[in-house]
Amino acid sequence: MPPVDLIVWIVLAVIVLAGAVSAIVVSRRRASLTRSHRVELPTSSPDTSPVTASPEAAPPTPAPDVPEEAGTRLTRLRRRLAGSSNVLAQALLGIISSDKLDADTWDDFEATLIGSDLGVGPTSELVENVRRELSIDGVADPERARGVLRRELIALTDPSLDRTLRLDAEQGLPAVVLVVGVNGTGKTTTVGKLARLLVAEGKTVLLGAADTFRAAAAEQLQTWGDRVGVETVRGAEGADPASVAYEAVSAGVEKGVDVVLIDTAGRLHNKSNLMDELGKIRRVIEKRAPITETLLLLDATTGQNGLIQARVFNEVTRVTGIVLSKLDGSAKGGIVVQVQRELGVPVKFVGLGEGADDLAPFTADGFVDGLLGE
Ligand SMILES: Nc1nc2c(ncn2[C@@H]2O[C@H](COP(=O)(O)OP(=O)(O)OP(=O)(O)O)[C@@H](O)[C@H]2O)c(=O)[nH]1
Repeated sequence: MPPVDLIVWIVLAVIVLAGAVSAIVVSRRRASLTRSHRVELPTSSPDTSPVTASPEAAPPTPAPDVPEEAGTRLTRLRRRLAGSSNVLAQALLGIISSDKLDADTWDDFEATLIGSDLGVGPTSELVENVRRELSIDGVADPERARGVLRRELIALTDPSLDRTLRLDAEQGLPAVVLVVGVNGTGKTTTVGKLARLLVAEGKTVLLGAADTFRAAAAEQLQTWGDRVGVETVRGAEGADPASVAYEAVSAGVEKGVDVVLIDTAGRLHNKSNLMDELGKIRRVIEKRAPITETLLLLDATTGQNGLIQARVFNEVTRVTGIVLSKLDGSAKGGIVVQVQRELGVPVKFVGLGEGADDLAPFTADGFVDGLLGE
C-alpha cells in the first residue's frame, strides 16, 4: 500500500495538470474567438474598411453638363414668356377686340401700354397706328386686332437691328465679351448662361471673374464654369478687377480659346468712379486683345430706374448690346422698345428664369409672339 501522502501528492498533481490543460484549451478558444471578431470588424466598419480607399470605389468625376441648344431653348422660353406676360397680352387684346372702339377704349389701351414700360413716345405711335387701322371698319374682330397689334409691335421692336453677339476677333486672338451693369441685375448668372450657350455652339470659352467686390461672385462664376467644363480665372477678394481681367484675357490668348467672357462688379458709387473703373478694365484688356462686345445687363423688373442706370453706363462705356434679365414674371416687356430707342443699342439676349439654360437670343418676332401668346 502506498503511503497516504504519496496518494495525496498524486491527486494534487492530477488536479494541477487538469487545470493547466483546461486553461490552455480555454485560452486558445478565446484567442480564436477574438481573432474571428477582428476579422469581421474591419469589413463591417465603414471607418476602417480599406475598400473605401480603393480607386474602384472613388466617386466618379461628374461629367460636364450638356447645355441646351439655342433653337430648342427659344421654343421653350417663348412658352414661358407667353405665360408671364399673358396679363399684358390679354389686356391689350381684350380692349381692342371690344364691340365699341371709343375714346375710353383707346385711353385704356394707352394706359396699359404705358404700364408695360413701353414709354410715352412708342406708346403714342402704337396707339395711333393701331387706332387708324382698326377704326377703318370699326368692327370688333379679335383675329384682325391681334394681327394689327402683332405687326405694329414687331415694327416698334425693330427687326432690322443686328442682334448677333460680336465675336469677330482678330486673327489668333480670342473674342472678348465684357459684361457690365448694376449689382444684382444678373451679370454673373448671365456670364454663366452665356458660356453654356457658346459651349453648346461648339466654342471654347474662358471666364474672367473681375467682380472682386463680392467674394461669392468669383465662387459663383467658377461653379458655372465647372458645370460646363470651362476654366475660370479669378483673383483674391478685393483684388484690382482690371488685373484679373488682364490675367483672364492673357490666359485666353495663351490657351487659344475662342471667347473670353469677363464678369465685372460695376458698383454705381458715382459716375466718375464707375468711369474710372470700367475705363481701366477696358484699357488693360485691350493691351492683350480688342473687346469685341460690351453687354449691359438690365433687370426688366426695375422699369424707369433701370433705364436711368442704362443711360449712365452707356455714357461711361461703349455698350454694344443689351441683355434684359428677369423678363419672366414681368409684365413689363415694353422696356425692350424703350431701352433700344433711348440708347440706340439692340437687345441681344433675354433672361427668362434662374435655370442654367434660361437665356435666349432675342428676336423681334419671337418676342412679340411670346407677348401675344402665339
Ligand atoms: N427670375 C430670374 N432671375 C434671374 C435672372 N437672371 C438672374 N437672376 C437672379 O438674379 C439674382 C442676381 O444675379 P447675379 O448674377 O448674382 O447678379 P450680379 O449682377 O452678378 O450681382 P453682383 O455680383 O452683386 O453685381 C440671382 O438670384 C439670379 O438667380 C432671370 O432671367 N430671371
